[in-house]
Amino acid sequence: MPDKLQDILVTPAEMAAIDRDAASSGIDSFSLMRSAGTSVSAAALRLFPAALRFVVLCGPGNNGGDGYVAAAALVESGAEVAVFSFGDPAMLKGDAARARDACALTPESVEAYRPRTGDVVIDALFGAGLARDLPEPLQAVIERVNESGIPVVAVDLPSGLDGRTGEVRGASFVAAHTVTFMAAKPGHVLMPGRSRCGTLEVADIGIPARLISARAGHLRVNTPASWKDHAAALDPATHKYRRGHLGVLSGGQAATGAARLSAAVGLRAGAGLVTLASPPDALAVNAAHLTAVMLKEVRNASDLAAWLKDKRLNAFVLGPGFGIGKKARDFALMLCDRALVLDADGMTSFSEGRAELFERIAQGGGDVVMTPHEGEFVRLFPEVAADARLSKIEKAAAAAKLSHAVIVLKGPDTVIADPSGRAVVNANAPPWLATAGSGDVLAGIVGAHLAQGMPAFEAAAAAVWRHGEAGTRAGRTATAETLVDHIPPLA
Ligand SMILES: NC(=O)C1=CN([C@@H]2O[C@H](COP(=O)(O)OP(=O)(O)OC[C@H]3O[C@@H](n4cnc5c(N)ncnc54)[C@H](OP(=O)(O)O)[C@@H]3O)[C@@H](O)[C@H]2O)[C@@H](O)CC1
Ligand SMILES: Nc1ncnc2c1ncn2[C@@H]1O[C@H](COP(=O)(O)OP(=O)(O)O)[C@@H](O)[C@H]1O
Ligand SMILES: [K+]
Repeated sequence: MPDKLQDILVTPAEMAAIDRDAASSGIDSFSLMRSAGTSVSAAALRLFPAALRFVVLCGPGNNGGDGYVAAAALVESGAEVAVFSFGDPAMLKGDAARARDACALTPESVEAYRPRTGDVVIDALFGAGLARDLPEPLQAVIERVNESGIPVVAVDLPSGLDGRTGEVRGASFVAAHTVTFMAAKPGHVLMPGRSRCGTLEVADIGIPARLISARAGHLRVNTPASWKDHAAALDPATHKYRRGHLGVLSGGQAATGAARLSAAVGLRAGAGLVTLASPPDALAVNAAHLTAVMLKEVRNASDLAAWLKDKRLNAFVLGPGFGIGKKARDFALMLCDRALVLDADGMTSFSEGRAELFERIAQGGGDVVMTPHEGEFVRLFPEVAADARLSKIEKAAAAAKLSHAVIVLKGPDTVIADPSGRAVVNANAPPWLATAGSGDVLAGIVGAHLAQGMPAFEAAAAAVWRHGEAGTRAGRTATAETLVDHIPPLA
């Protein structure tokens, strides 16, 4: 696969346009289908050499066409093959009809298929063209196959998955392996789609990279390629202030742990200095637990204003354990023109009065990153959250536009989006990252990156990636504290 296509995500609509561009530039569309189908048969033979029978389920469109090509190639390799079709194969058109004609097997109706031990299913029912929920009889077939535990190799996408959103339209196969073409689609990386694709193979079927780049938007999988050019390479001659000074705002004495986690990881993730700003009642408990992190008493807005005169303080984390209310709102509004990570209580405090926050972010010209999980997202962006048509990527992008901030919409498939429409989907987070305090650790890493001068989008994307890596390194028994000890190097 050409390097520049490596992390790209292409929506089904963009892929259809690329397909049309390929045809109008003179590329033979049947040769693309032949490459697609033979890459599927090759994967099936490679992964399941001991299959007793390959069962190819073919749909009414070009995904089905790929299936007929794969079936013919499998017959040619000497394998036992059966074809079942959804819809009347006589109704196939264009390339799919040509593929059907080149396959010597006579299809039976898909509803007649009964899984047998030793079968391997090639799922070529629907791909990019899935337009609505699957009809019930087909849902029953899919559920039967899933329950049987028979391995499924999906063509383009497990049928029933929406390639734009990763949602299940009624039912979908749970594949062992998915072969898609030229570029991954959002549905391969967004949940629940990602958990239903098995291993993902992106096959090069010969569409020139320039046609794909010309149509693809600003959507990527989150890998170091998205941000490494902005990763502050540590200059050996640097001093601590050049690596930035991060301020973390602590809550009162009953809730100091969350901010201390953000502060501790801030140092580990590369900020030169970290200061925990503490209300008077929490000074003693914070002092008892800190070593390299510094402590500063900040009682109220006027203390904060005085502290902000130190321009070397260049990034802040506000929210973990801070408490919900007016104090959080006042502090956030004062910090909007500096680089700021607004997390947890910092966001929830704006369930009312968010317009002022968004306006201040727009005016501030600073780098503001908000890190909501699903619940916090609903509170801050209720109208976006309620729009069932939107994918998680589209929701994060709409929220970024509305708030003028970079949005990190967390979960197993965290999406990072900025107001200009750029977005990346993260895919390296192990499930055990869902542990108390994990979000506080993430906020601290973003803060450390902002302190080092990374732009907000890259700071957030790099933080989510490092957080995922830390989870993998810390292993299944990870806690927020052990995550702090496992942050990988940035560059
Ligand atoms: N991109 C490329 O360059 C290349 C792409 N290739 C392949 O083409 C695939 C895309 O093909 P595609 O556009 O024909 O769509 P596909 O998924 O076969 O389904 C369309 C059919 O399904 C029907 N239908 C839809 N939803 C339904 C439902 N719920 N229940 C019932 N029916 C439903 C729909 O009917 P309609 O909505 O029109 O009524 C229509 O008949 C792509 O995934 C890849 O495998 C390769 O060949 C190589 C090059
Ligand atoms: N199933 C999952 N797989 C991978 N990462 C997850 C999963 N669930 C949550 N996470 C990650 O764990 C972190 C939890 O953050 P958050 O919900 O704020 O928790 P807390 O408030 O306990 O710190 C986020 O970075 C989120 O993306
Ligand atoms: K499919």
